[in-house]
Amino acid sequence: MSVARLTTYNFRNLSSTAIDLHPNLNFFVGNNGSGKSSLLEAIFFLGHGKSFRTSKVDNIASYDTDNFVVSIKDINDLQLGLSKHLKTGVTLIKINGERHTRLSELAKNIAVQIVTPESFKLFFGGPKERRRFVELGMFHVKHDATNQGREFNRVLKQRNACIRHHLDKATLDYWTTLFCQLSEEIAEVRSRYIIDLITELPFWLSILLPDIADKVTVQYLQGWPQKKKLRDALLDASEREQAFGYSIYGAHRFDVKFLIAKQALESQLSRGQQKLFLLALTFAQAKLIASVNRVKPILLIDDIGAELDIYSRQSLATAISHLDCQVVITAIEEGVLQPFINDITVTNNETSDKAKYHMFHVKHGGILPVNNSVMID
Ligand SMILES: Nc1ncnc2c1ncn2[C@@H]1O[C@H](COP(=O)(O)OP(=O)(O)OP(=O)(O)O)[C@@H](O)[C@H]1O
Repeated sequence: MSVARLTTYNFRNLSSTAIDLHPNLNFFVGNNGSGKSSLLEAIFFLGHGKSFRTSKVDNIASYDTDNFVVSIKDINDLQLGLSKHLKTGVTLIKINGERHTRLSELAKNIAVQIVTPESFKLFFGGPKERRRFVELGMFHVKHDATNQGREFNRVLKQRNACIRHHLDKATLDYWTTLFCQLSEEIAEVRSRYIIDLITELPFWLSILLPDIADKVTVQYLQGWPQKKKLRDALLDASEREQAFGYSIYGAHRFDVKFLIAKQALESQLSRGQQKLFLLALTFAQAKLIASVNRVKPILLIDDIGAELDIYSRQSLATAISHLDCQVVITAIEEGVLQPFINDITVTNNETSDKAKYHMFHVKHGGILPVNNSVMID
């Protein structure tokens, strides 16, 4: 899927808009507070059923309104829509006009990844974001693992309840057997996915961070001590589990660690370099998602100029030109985008008669196309 038209209604400060996006590259330029991130948030909301910057959905509807709508149409006229009514709490999901109840149905049709100026701090700051990142990729690449993941979450909940309520040993044993079996199956699929990701990564690092590309190692931590069977690890930890009241080992506790010369990456790289590393990883994942051919990924990059000097932006422009994705970029100033625009002009000669990108100005929530794009009220 690549978004041909995006429509929003009552979304943050955005005026009700319908904008036509370019299948590859789109730039949104505007001052602080103009609505650029809100626009990315709208696209992200459709892909994930939630915001990347708040867990409070009420904050998203424009002030003094009680519902909002985001919908998109792709180049094949596939239509996806999501609306939320704040008073009733009802979320309406529509695919080609038909009502659906599961957000995952929507997510099957659209793969949205985002990098914001805060992303790298969250990503390298703790396992939660890293887990989210890998799970998003697996959802789109290893489709069979989705049901397994759902079943795992159900079993994990049951096992945690057994621990918390000190249920009898036979009941805990029953859930532990299922829990171990599913954990091991998921860890296996996940490790294969992470190997694919690591295999893809050097190409992007060679463009974005050539000086460190060959010094990076990646460790996959499965969620329990590597050399132990999960059941044995849980047995050894049973007292601690009773004290904590939840499963302290299992597939849900996995992590991925990035090292440079055997040291944690975040202790070795500058902020700009960490951002480039996360972009390389995001591009590697986008490439994997695109390769399974179900959906073409959509990549959102908020405030592309933040932390990046002109050389880094030039490398980023080169990397983007190798992607088979729809990319939506925001910036505070048009000058920041020059390397990206130059790069397209050089690499896309064969389509010289067509628009190579769409550029929009964002002002007080209004979105105006600058060139080769159409705005419809
Ligand atoms: N629910 C809402 N209804 C109306 N306006 C809102 C709502 N929530 C936030 N805003 C306002 O929307 C404006 C746009 O915010 P947004 O984060 O999209 O700006 P931005 O262009 O990304 O800015 P920056 O460059 O500073 O990141 C802000 O002025 C904000 O106060």
